[in-house]
Amino acid sequence: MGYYMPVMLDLRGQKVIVIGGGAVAERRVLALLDAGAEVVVVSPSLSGALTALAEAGGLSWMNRSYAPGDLRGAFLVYAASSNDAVNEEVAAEARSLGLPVNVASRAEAGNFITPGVLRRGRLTVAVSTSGAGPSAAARITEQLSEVLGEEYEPYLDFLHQLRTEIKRREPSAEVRGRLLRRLSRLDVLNEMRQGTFIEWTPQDVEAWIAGNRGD
Ligand SMILES: C[C@@]1(CC(=O)O)C2=NC(=C\c3[nH]c(c(CCC(=O)O)c3CC(=O)O)Cc3[nH]c(c(CC(=O)O)c3CCC(=O)O)/C=C3\N/C(=C\2)[C@@H](CCC(=O)O)[C@]3(C)CC(=O)O)/[C@H]1CCC(=O)O
Ligand SMILES: NC(=O)c1ccc[n+]([C@@H]2O[C@H](COP(=O)([O-])OP(=O)(O)OC[C@H]3O[C@@H](n4cnc5c(N)ncnc54)[C@H](O)[C@@H]3O)[C@@H](O)[C@H]2O)c1
Repeated sequence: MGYYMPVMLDLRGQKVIVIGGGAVAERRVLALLDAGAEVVVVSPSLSGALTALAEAGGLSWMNRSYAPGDLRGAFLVYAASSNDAVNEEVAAEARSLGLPVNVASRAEAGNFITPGVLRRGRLTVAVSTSGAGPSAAARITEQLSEVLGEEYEPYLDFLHQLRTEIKRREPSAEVRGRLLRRLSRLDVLNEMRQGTFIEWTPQDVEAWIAGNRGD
């Protein structure tokens, strides 16, 4: 039954159209803006948070009901109105244009669904029950947030910094591979969790690379 394909989309500068301006649309829009999307909301009303964003110029608001043709130029579409028939019409237009569409009122009418999301800096964990139990997805996400603590954010920044340095310095794919494998075995995550981690200086990085290049 797990037929959905998880992907991580780069939405920076991409136009995303959200139909509806209520509680569900608000969750989608906040996440889309975090991802750098250019958001257009089509809805005769907006939630408080969406109104504030529209007033501040954070999104474009078309203050009316959905009309065929609204999806032109979109990269991604969310049908999140409280009118099920309208959501189905939006899904049909998106499909006719070959656009991916999410339908809040009936998952099967769309071709992608929205997971529960946990973020720790560069770490993103997405949880889906394939639509079987959205509340369960929310609960599992919450449980994971207890296991995956705040230390993952600096840990991934550390890994990113070292990995970038290794790729910049090491011309040999074999040596790079060895260094990157050794990097993942360092005890840094534990040190960060316990608050005993001491920031590596550029000299520490250089010394670690020099000391771990060989077999
Ligand atoms: C995870 C989360 C992400 C998010 O939305 O941000 C999410 N739903 C959340 C909460 C939630 N949803 C619902 C309730 C009310 C209680 C209940 O009914 O259980 C609550 C609880 C609440 O609101 O607190 C009702 C509901 N949800 C859907 C339908 C229609 C259907 O089943 O087809 C109905 C019935 C509507 C009706 O009949 O009126 C459908 C979907 N909900 C999904 C995601 C997608 C599948 C995810 C998966 O794979 O499991 C999918 C398919 C839609 C999509 O892709 O947009 C988010 C947790 C946010 C968090 O972490 O706090
Ligand atoms: N995916 C989820 O997590 C989830 C959770 C709860 C409910 N739902 C479903 O999503 C739908 C929306 O939920 P909500 O809580 O955001 O509802 P809501 O009542 O808070 O908001 C609905 C929004 O749709 C707008 N709207 C109504 N008719 C429209 C039209 N013709 N064109 C454009 N916009 C229109 C309204 O103006 C309003 O802004 C529900 O009807 C339900 O089917 C999904």
